[in-house]
Amino acid sequence: MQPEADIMMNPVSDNKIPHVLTVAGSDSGGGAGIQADLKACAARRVYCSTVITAVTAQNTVGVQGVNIVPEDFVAEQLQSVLSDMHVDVVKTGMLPSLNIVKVLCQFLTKFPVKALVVDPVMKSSSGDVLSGSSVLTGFLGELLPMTDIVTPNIKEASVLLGGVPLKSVSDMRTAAKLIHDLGPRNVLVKGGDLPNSLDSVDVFFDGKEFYELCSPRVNTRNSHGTGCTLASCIAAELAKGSSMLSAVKTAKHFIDVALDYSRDLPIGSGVQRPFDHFLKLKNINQSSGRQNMFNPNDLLLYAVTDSTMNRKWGRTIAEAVKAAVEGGATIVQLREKDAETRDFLDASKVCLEICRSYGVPLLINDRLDVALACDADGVHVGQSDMPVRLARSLLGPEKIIGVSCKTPEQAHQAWIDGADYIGCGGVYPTNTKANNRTIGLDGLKEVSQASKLPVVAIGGINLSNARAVIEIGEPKLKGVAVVSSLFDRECILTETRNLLALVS
Ligand SMILES: Nc1ncnc2c1ncn2[C@@H]1O[C@H](COP(=O)(O)OP(=O)(O)OP(=O)(O)O)[C@@H](O)[C@H]1O
Ligand SMILES: Cc1ncc(CO)c(N)n1
Ligand SMILES: [Mg+2]
Repeated sequence: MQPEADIMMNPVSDNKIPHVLTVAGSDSGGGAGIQADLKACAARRVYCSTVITAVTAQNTVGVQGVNIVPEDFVAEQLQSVLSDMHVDVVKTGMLPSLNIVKVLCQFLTKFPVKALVVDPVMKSSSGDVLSGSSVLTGFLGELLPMTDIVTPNIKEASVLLGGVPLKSVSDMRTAAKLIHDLGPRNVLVKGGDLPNSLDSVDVFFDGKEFYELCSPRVNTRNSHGTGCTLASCIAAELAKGSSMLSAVKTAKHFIDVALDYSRDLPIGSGVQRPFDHFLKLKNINQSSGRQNMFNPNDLLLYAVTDSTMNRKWGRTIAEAVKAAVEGGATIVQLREKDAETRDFLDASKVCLEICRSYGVPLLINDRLDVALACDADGVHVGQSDMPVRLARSLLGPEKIIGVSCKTPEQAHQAWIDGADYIGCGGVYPTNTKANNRTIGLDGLKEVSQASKLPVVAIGGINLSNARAVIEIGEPKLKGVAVVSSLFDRECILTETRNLLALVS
């Protein structure tokens, strides 16, 4: 063990955090350049620092303006980052002047890194010029010989080779070999823009073997920034220690998934639209029913499903849920203790669609994995399930989390841990839950008085006693949760209506 004084004297080292430095241009539209690089690295969980070579005024229509950063100031940024931080991999994008290329090469000689990824950006996806032909000298003379992998698209490959057009995968192979002769250790010729191709094929050449990386072409306008993202992803994987081939494969797969997710993302009026690196943006738009803001009044009539009862009455879980929301249930919890995961997930997706169409939140009992997988509105956990604090960190701030509590202490803890509501009971004796202590109306009252969170009462509540529960008149008590009195009945819809009338 180290003596304490030694530990204090050693500065904290940052060389264990995988770190990519991107040297690239800014895209004001946020889809390509520095912005794509930051998102790609964050999505791959790698730290990313940035040296900005140019600022572009750019959107989904095209590039309206380019302002090149003077090379002295590019040098100043490089000095700031490389003299202080441990950079594993440098990735380059838009290098708009020969002097910037030269400055960069000087710094790379002075501060060697594990790998250099060069995306030889020349034009934007809209066809606007981002770096002129003078830069080519710098690429050929200095940068490419230092490069571990260069990732030209077909047009850039053509320019690097003096103008030979690339029209097929076979041309891409030839080009990869010829570009390899220019100095880089590996070459990836990207086929995203190859005309008349059903697949999106990239050709990788490591100096010995060719690999064709093939994926179905996604029919989308949301592909602006794929090139920058691909190179950043490769850099990120290399920073984590991947081999070159596996970094390239991972990056290609990352693009496939992101493009597939983002195919209709409505951003901008032009055709060069960005995509979503985090696969998150559509969920917010699609939750037409709710915006995931918990409303305590939703606890008024809380329907909790039960697979045994559904089986007994020959219903699917979706049929039961549909009847309950049609009858006026204000929130639904799927509590399927004995379902197979796959079946539960499929049922949850169907129920979610039903609930969303009625604007009713859907929670999943206990199974955070299922809640996350189907993007349910939240979870309900018991005292011996996933701790609320962990559930919150896994689900994020917007999902609803409820927790079962029997005592004021548990209610207090639920509040500290970040729950949204508590379920309190059993109020009356019940068969639904074995060995569950009944706390009675007195217990419910005591917990409701102490709770800082909204409370829903549960346990043996039905048409004959629901009124008594509501009438204890505690402001925090917002409603009743029921299982058997809805789902162990012939007509769920009628029972729900009747109960709603009673508690409203
Ligand atoms: N429509 C698509 N479907 C699937 N993959 C695609 C599609 N478009 C591009 N790709 C993939 O994205 C990566 C980047 O390829 P592309 O040839 O578009 O680069 P680029 O032209 O440099 O990118 P940018 O459009 O950002 O300038 C490649 O792996 C390519 O196969
Ligand atoms: C700043 C910048 N870098 C790279 C590209 C290539 O897509 C772009 N359009 N803009
Ligand atoms: Mg492209």
